[in-house]
Amino acid sequence: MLCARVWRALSPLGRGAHLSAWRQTLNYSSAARLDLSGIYPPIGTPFTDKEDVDYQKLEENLQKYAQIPFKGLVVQGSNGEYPYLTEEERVEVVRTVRRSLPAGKLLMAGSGCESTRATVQLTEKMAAAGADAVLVVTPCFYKGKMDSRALIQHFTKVADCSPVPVVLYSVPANTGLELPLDATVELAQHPNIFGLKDSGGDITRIGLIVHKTKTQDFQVLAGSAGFLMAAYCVGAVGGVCALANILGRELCELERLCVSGHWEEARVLQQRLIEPNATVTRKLGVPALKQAMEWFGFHGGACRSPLQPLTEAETQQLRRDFSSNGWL
Ligand SMILES: O=C(O)C(=O)C[C@H](O)C(=O)O
Repeated sequence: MLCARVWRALSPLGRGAHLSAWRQTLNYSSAARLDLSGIYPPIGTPFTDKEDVDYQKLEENLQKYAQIPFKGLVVQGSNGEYPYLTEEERVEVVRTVRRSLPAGKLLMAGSGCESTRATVQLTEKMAAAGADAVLVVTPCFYKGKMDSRALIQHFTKVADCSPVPVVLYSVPANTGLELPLDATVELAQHPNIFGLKDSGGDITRIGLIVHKTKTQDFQVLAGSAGFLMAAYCVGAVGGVCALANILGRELCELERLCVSGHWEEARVLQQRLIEPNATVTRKLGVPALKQAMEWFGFHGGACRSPLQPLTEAETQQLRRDFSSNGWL
């Protein structure tokens, strides 16, 4: 693959020719474009009471998710607690999911690390473990230095080296850093970058990204359930939503309503999802998501330290936010 500087200097015609050659090299063609549209739960990682990954419980959750019309699963998204897993665990979880995932469902694996080199290496391992695509989060430890120049170079190198399509991941609530608009638009031109999962919730930004990348084969996914309908309205093609771990069927129904233009029914359903979604994401986070999974028949369980279980007051708030919207 070309370096970013040469890629930028190519004419649109030159980019087109290079793109086809590159996709053939990687064994996918524009005819067999990776269609990201649909709903994905960023699956949680169950742990034993000794905080080891509980593969048995993971497989039981996967059997239940197989009954829901998801487009696929995101493994090692924010709710997979990936910053607390070792590299071996991250890869082994992906391998386990691959073994149980029904044919035709897409496996998107989080392979983002702090350095470009580590991300390239983990991306290769994720692809070898069976990922169909990788989800690459913005590095953020030196966030003051993560400007467009650094991020374009990072993602370009990862995409150049990745044997599978790359999806960018912007999640400012966790990273303190939003992938800048200009960097996103530039990266959208890369032949191996297929989309963006945007968890920021700024709907004008999502609309603008869709607009500015409309001539590219670039797909935007809403990164949270609270703005899923709004994101569909401005051109997103689906969502990676923590809440899909709990209310997966309902989110797939919201997708169906949006895609088929049943906006009034979609609005009613969307409104009932906003409060529980906020509680299991920005208000109470992963411990709340896992607690609610237990109430809805999935294995959630405890988080890996230092994440703490909910307090009694938080558990009550969680229950209220689900029950007052008719879910419990
Ligand atoms: O990867 C994840 O996990 C998510 O992006 C979930 C997201 O933060 C949400 O709000 O649903």
